[in-house]
Amino acid sequence: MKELPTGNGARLIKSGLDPVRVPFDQIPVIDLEPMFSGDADAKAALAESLRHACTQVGFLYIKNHHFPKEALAAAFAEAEQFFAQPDEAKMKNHVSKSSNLRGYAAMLEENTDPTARGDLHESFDIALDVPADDPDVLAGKVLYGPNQWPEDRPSFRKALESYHAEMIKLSHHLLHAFALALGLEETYFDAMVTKPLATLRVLHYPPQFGEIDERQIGIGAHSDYECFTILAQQMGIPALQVLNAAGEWIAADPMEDCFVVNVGDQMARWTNDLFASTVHRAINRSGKERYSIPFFFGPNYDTIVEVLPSCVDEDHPAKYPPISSGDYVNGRFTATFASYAEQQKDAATVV
Ligand SMILES: O=C(O)CCC(=O)C(=O)O
Ligand SMILES: [Fe+2]
Repeated sequence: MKELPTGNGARLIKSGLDPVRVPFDQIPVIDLEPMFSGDADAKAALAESLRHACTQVGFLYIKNHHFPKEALAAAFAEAEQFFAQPDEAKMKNHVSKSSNLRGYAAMLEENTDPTARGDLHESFDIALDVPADDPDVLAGKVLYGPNQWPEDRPSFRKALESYHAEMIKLSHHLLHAFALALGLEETYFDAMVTKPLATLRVLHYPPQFGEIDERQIGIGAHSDYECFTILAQQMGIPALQVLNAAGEWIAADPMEDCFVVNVGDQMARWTNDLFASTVHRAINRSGKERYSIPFFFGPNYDTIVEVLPSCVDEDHPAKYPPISSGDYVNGRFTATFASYAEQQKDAATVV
């Protein structure tokens, strides 16, 4: 306990940086407009509410994000058409044909929650398009590399590339807000995101009817690996659920003209867990096909993610050793795939 002298006498304050996380029952909505047109006071107010959302919930909606509506609509329309194709067409760009995790993954191929039995979704991943002869690719930094594309779908490529480019812009604005929320200079992270690990994923979840086995849902319980995720959902098709401190699932339903943003594990490490990387899952019981588009944003491969000095004090030493951004994310992917391979092996033995 510390004593804080105030005009009304001393106030007792618990020392330390760990916030008490009250079980939230709502996801806060943050207006991002000040990052585009606001003065210092407006930005400071936004930073304060963002800090509250990140420490207490780890999830938020952003409105007034300036993301072009056409880019959003085109990506959803193209995703829908891509997934409607026969399996053999989609398998032409299967992720196994990429050395950097780009391309298509089929239904049940992923198992986000290692205690579950495969996710009921299919996906297509792209990231920053780095040519095969780039020094970082040649150096074996596997998260850098070229995207793969269906040859006969130029409009799919165009829509996803443009969505990715627009998301990079939005991420820079959001990162400025995160820096302010951490009491840092707005531009603190800028030099670390010049060649960011930034994955765009389009997802298709078929509807689930009747009694549902909790071990096989749209996407099993997990936290995201990167710095933050910006998720687009379609109105009227709810599925996303977020775990609060009481262990209850809180709905994060689509909101008009908003993205859902959540803190990822990298940001939790950076902030010594001051910002919460919150567990979430998706179950599509809407009766309709669901498409969603998460964008996972993290710093350059070689950026050392090391607990920020402002998130450490005498009673709260850094919990995490420094690690490069790429090694961290790659390690998490490898572990997930190992768990999946293990499960396939078990399944094969059972049969
Ligand atoms: O589709 C969603 O609503 C969530 C997707 C998600 O959590 C993920 O891909 O990490
Ligand atoms: Fe996620």
